[in-house]
Amino acid sequence: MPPATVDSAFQKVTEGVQVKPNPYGPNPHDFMSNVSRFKLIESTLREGEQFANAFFDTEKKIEIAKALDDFGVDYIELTSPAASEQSRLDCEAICKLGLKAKILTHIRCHMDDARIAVATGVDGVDVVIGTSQFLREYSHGKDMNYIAKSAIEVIEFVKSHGIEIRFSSEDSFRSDLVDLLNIYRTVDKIGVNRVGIADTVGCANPRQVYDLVRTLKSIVSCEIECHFHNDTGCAIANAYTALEAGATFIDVSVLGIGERNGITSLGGLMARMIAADRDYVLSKYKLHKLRDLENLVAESVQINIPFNNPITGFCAFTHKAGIHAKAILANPSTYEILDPADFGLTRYIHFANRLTGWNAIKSRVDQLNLALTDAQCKEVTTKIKALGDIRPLNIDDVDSIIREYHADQNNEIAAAIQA
Ligand SMILES: CC(=O)SCCNC(=O)CCNC(=O)[C@H](O)C(C)(C)COP(=O)(O)OP(=O)(O)OC[C@H]1O[C@@H](n2cnc3c(N)ncnc32)[C@H](O)[C@@H]1OP(=O)(O)O
Ligand SMILES: O=C(O)CCC(=O)C(=O)O
Ligand SMILES: [Zn+2]
Repeated sequence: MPPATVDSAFQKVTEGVQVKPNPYGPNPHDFMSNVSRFKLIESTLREGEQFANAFFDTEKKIEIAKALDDFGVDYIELTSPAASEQSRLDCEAICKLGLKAKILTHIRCHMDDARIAVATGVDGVDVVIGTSQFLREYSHGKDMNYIAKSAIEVIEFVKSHGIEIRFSSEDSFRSDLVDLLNIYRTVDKIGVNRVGIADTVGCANPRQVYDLVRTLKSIVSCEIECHFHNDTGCAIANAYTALEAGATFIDVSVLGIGERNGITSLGGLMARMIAADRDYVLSKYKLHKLRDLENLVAESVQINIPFNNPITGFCAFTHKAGIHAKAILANPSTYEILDPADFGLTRYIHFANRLTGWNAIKSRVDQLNLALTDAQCKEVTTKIKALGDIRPLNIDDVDSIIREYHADQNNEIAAAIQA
């Protein structure tokens, strides 16, 4: 029998066995997809600093930058050194750390900012300028000709310093498509490393993202980066769709922090991507460091990890209803698309409630090392549910009911023997 070949879009198999496609992975026939080749531009120290609560002093920025680097992000994007003198000094300090991740800074499309940026020692500069009518009229007030001219000047200047340059159109999804394609074609011709699409107001949906990235892919030769705000809840889905359409780089921040309600979160994207291509994600990123990284950032900006956060939300791997608990105990894949062990976490069966079932209670009985038959487990479950109808339960309540029931059974047996 010939050995099985394992494509990254396919699940692991034993030799000789028919390979099954991963239904959550990229379509193996979709040659445009970069789902199995994506890279992260981590922007906690740029977009994340724009989060309402954020203030990172130099020490904290360095701690976060090191933690991001350790996690394995490809790029770390920093606040513009034109923002303040301390921002500039911090940018220089992070460049000197000698991290594996490349260091980028993010500037306006302006020579003053570009000069300050290249002097910091960054590996690359991310340039942005608004192209939508809203921003052209009410933000910088410049027309497309001016934008093209200043973009060329800034890009050539940055390139002349031998570092990477990315050009991005802010508010891309509310920009005129012809304007957009013209400016991207112009900057591509003069050799930008990446062009960026930014959903600055979080208005785009996955189909629009797919169409725009696909169209852009057909007219530029450089790589495509995407940046998605989460105002309408599409940031992770849009990021995934962008990769399917041929983008390579996704901007993320820890917990998604950023302007307003933020952008694609690092953890959320990891959850989506590990479902699509586990081998690739595990080979690049130290997922078991995610929880510490999120705690570090959450503490720094004084927020709690939301209960429904992908992966690290307190109940992300907690199974409660009896039907779920039974199946999870038999095979975790029944109700889990992600394996908590991949993130250094464990699953939990929440049995102390009235939605529990006898299978979950039997498993608790086993944990307590008590001997009850299935019929007895069912009977004690009825008692637990009866109390659960009156008030919320805790583990102690359940354990007490089980132990009391167990003792009663033993007493009955002893009495029967004596009689
Ligand atoms: C969508 C995004 O998140 S883009 C990134 C946002 N990041 C930041 O804003 C970084 C932090 N910002 C700052 O520290 C300050 O805004 C600075 C230093 C950049 C500018 O400060 P100020 O000179 O006081 O200007 P202010 O912030 O009031 O207005 C922005 C200025 O930049 C201009 N501008 C805005 N976007 C761009 C752009 N992409 N390219 C060139 N100029 C721009 C505006 O026209 C305005 O210029 P004006 O002085 O002629 O009015
Ligand atoms: O530079 C970019 O691509 C994105 C800038 C930004 O933060 C945004 O447009 O929301
Ligand atoms: Zn943004």
